[in-house]
Formats: sequence, structure tokens, C-alpha cells
Amino acid sequence: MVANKVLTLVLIREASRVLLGMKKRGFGEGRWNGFGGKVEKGETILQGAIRELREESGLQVTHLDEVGRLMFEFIGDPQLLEVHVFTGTKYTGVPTETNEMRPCWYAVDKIPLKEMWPDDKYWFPMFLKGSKFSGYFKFEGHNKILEYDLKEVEKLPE
Ligand SMILES: COc1nc(N)nc2c1ncn2[C@H]1C[C@H](O)[C@@H](COP(=O)(O)OP(=O)(O)OP(=O)(O)O)O1
Ligand SMILES: [Mg+2]
Ligand SMILES: [Mg+2]
Repeated sequence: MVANKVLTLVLIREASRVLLGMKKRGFGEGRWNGFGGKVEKGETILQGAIRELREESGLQVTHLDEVGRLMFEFIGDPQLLEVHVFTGTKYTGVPTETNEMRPCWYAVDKIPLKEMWPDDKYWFPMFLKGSKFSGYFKFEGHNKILEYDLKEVEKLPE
């Protein structure tokens, strides 16, 4: 059995807009997404989320709430991606372009779903209305979802 690859995804939220970043390199290149990446040895998942947000957007936060847990399977790859989705509203700093991401605020009614990962159109509405969610998506390649299961939850699994 292969251990899951644990990743974070951070969405900074204000009342009427969300900060997204255009991924400039690597996994998901060319798509708008939240900020995040691999959790490193010796850090908690929350610490990883805070670090990735700082490295990729220049924003500093002391607190984030975990709002989503998403499992991704890619046909042919035995390793599942376990993505912990966080949100926060309080930050310091100014969104700044980095080697990995070009940040841009999007109005909540203008989220560029067609230029995001295909799973986002299912769970982003749950995120925007403030629900917690848990889901599984099976991908063929990076553009086609073969099956999925997604639900709103009161509490995320431990
Ligand atoms: C497959 O569906 C996905 N949808 C969404 N919305 N986000 C996803 C999906 N799969 C992965 N992600 C997120 C999780 C992470 O935030 C990134 C991937 O991590 P990344 O490649 O950016 O990892 P880093 O540690 O930042 O990379 P470096 O080693 O280059 O720093 O995508
Ligand atoms: Mg990243
Ligand atoms: Mg990173």
C-alpha cells in the first residue's frame, strides 16, 4: 500500500471576493487555484498550509480554518492525493507574484471555473456558501473526472 501524498490548499476570502493564483509551473500549471503544496517533514498540515501561503502569495496568516478534505485518484497512479482545504479572512501583507503563482482577486460571482481544476465546479459552491465538504474524485488524465462522491459535512474526518 502506498501512503497518501498530503497537500494543502488555501483560499483567502473576503466578503465578496476570493484570492486565487494562476499556477505558473508544475502540477496544475495554467490553472487558477488556491495556494498550497506538499506538507514537509516535521510540520503539521496547518503549518504547511501557512508556510505555502506565505511562500506562494506573500501573505502571512496566524490562523486558518480547515473546510474541506478532498481525495484524488489518477488512473495509473497508486498514490492518492489527500488535499486539505483551508480558508482564512485575516492576513497581513500584499498579494505578490512569486515563481509559482500570480495572484488575483476574483468576485465570488466571477470565479473562473473553466480555467480551474474540473473538480472545483463541484465543491467551490459549497466553499462559497460556508459549508464544510468531503469528497473523492477519480481522474483519467488531468481533464476528465470518471467518478466522484462529494458531500457537505458537519465535521471533517480526523
Ligand atoms: C486534482 O484536483 C485538484 N483540484 C484542486 N483544486 N487543487 C488541487 C488538485 N490536485 C492538487 N491540487 C492542489 C493541492 C496543492 O495546493 C497544489 C499541488 O501542490 P504543488 O505542486 O503546488 O506543491 P508545492 O509543494 O507547492 O510545489 P513545489 O515543490 O514546486 O514547491 O494543487
Ligand atoms: Mg504549490
Ligand atoms: Mg509550494
